[in-house]
Amino acid sequence: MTSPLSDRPIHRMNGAGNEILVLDLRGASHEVTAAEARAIARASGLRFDQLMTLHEPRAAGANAFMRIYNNDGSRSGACGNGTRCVAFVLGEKGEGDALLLETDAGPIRSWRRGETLFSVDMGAPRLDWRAIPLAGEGADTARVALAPAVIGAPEFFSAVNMGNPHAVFFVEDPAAIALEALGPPIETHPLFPERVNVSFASVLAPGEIALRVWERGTGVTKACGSAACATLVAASRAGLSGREARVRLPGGDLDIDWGADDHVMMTGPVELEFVTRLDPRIFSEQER
Ligand SMILES: N[C@H](CCC[C@H](N)C(=O)O)C(=O)O
Repeated sequence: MTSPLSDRPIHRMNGAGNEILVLDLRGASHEVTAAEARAIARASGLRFDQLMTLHEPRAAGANAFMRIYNNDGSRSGACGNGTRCVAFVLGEKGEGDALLLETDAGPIRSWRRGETLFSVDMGAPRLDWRAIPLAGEGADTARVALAPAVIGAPEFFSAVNMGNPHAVFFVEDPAAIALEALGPPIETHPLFPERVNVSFASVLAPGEIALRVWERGTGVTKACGSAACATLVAASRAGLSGREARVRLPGGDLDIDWGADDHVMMTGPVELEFVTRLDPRIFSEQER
């Protein structure tokens, strides 16, 4: 049986180093399964941090409905770097410079700022413990104790939901953190019923933050847009920075602005690496 995904064009991109695939399925009425997402992730040259699939919009005026898959086939409500890549692809298709995109976590807007520079309104952070979500009833999300402790991890973190859950640890030097060792036990810690994206950050100056991220469902990535937003919010709540900062990630810089309207605006680059077509044979192999 041919899959509706066979021979579909797919854009391989990166957003500040975050490895993104964009697959436009508008008109195909097909929802990519977790197994299909993993098959694409394993296909030669198509490894991704996030796969963004585009579907028919639900509301009038919206350009597309977006689904977001992690490398392990799980889904996320938000992906800042991927959303900028989607804005680029839709712009190339003539949809304009200002777009309205729908996600499981609500609608978001994007704007082209330059040839390959885009802003995304990531919405208002949600800070109530139930919205993160956290299992620790009534916790003050600005300072949550990581209990039971994870050996080598700081004792406290700040929790922020940006459409997806984030735990932000402030450390002296993010470059010195063993992400591969600390990421998995924190991602799956019993405090996080939906798992969590794990950030290690250091405020270098009030407007400059260094950040490294272990992403839920993906692992170490060179950048994570929603984590950059969550980190700025956490730094600002802790009085470590103002409401604007340049967040420096291993793959590039993101400018984050937590506006007076409570929305977090993220601006950063995208890069188109290549466009290819999905080879139907990648779906016929058994899951290994
Ligand atoms: N890289 C993305 C976030 C992916 C989040 C995902 N790992 C999850 O929440 O499960 C970003 O730029 O915002």
